[in-house]
Amino acid sequence: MDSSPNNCINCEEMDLSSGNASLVLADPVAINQSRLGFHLSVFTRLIPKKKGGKVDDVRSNGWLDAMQSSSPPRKRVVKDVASDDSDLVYFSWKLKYPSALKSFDHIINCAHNKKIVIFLDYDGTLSPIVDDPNRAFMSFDMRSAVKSVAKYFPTAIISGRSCDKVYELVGLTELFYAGSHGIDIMFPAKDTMSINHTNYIQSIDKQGKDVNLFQPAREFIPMINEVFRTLVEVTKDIRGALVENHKFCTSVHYRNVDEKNWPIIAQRVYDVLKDYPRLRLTHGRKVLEVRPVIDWDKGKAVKFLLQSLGLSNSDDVLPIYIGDDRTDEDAFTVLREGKHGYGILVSSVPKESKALLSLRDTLEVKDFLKSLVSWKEQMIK
Ligand SMILES: O=P(O)(O)OC[C@H]1O[C@H](O[C@H]2O[C@H](CO)[C@@H](O)[C@H](O)[C@H]2O)[C@H](O)[C@@H](O)[C@@H]1O
Repeated sequence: MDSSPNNCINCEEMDLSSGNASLVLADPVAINQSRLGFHLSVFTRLIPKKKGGKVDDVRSNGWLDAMQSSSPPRKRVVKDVASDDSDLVYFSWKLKYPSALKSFDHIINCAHNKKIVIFLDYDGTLSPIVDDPNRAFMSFDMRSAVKSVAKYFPTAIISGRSCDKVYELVGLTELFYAGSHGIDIMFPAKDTMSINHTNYIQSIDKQGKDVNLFQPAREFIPMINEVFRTLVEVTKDIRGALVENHKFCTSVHYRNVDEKNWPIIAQRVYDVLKDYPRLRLTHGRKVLEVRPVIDWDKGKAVKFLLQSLGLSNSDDVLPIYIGDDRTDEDAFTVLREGKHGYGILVSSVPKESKALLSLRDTLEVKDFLKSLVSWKEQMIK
């Protein structure tokens, strides 16, 4: 087996997303320790020790490699013509992940007599990636495209952000929302809950409407609040660091941190997590995501939403999931393994993915959503 640090992170991702039927993983401590890289003694022999040993852990466990490879700079390719080697690489990558726009006829052929269900990630999919997470707004056109799509197809947003925050950013009441990477699910109460789950509760949203909540990690709220406060404290002297509290997970952003300080921010997060064996770390786009060690992810959220809406029969339903991030891979995997619908990766650079198709950027996402609406409107004329 290739034992590069990056590979090890991927192996751990797979371990967590597979198998176990119960929500809480069998041995969270062991899993978290292996996530944190305690078993990778082979690398510590290869990597020279730094004086004081302060950043050795994150060098040896692959966090730094993962941070360096996260969110490569966007490349704007004008027209479908290769102008340099990287364009050629991109065009050959597109052979493996064809454009969802160019495959549109194929998608609607598959949708014949099926109900399309749309799942959308938020950051990098509906809003372009920007330096300040508090300013990641959707364009007016994108909001209108999402609103139109939701008029014809059940539509859910599945985000790493808190449910409340993503609802505030999107502002459409007709959607389903799943925050904190799918562990905070909110349905309008009028939509049938066809499955009975012990963690499902009735509540009222900020507008006073009845909603149904599915929050399998409620017991983690105090722990997340505590770790959030600690992370704010330990990163406060690192210029550009930003910590967000998403209720069921917390994010440490390093997009605006000088790269020479990445080992320091990573090591501090690592040191904090040593005291929290029931929390785990995943990597997003220039962000370290701290999440509960429960067997739940965006893929599980997709399955749960389909079941809840009575739409899990793959013969009658065509789910389409559009996302750009590593956490979206769990959802792409569910669709690919179930041979059920389409995962569509949003990327302007070549990336390995479990998605079947691709879109270059948020503008293409909007065009794709609009194409679905036009097609549906033609059908019902
Ligand atoms: O699942 P998502 O909806 O894609 O959310 C994932 C994370 O998105 C946000 O961070 C990312 O977008 C920011 C705004 O463009 C960008 O500044 C940051 O570097 C990206 O990582 C959000 O702030 C995170 O909390 C989410 O976990």
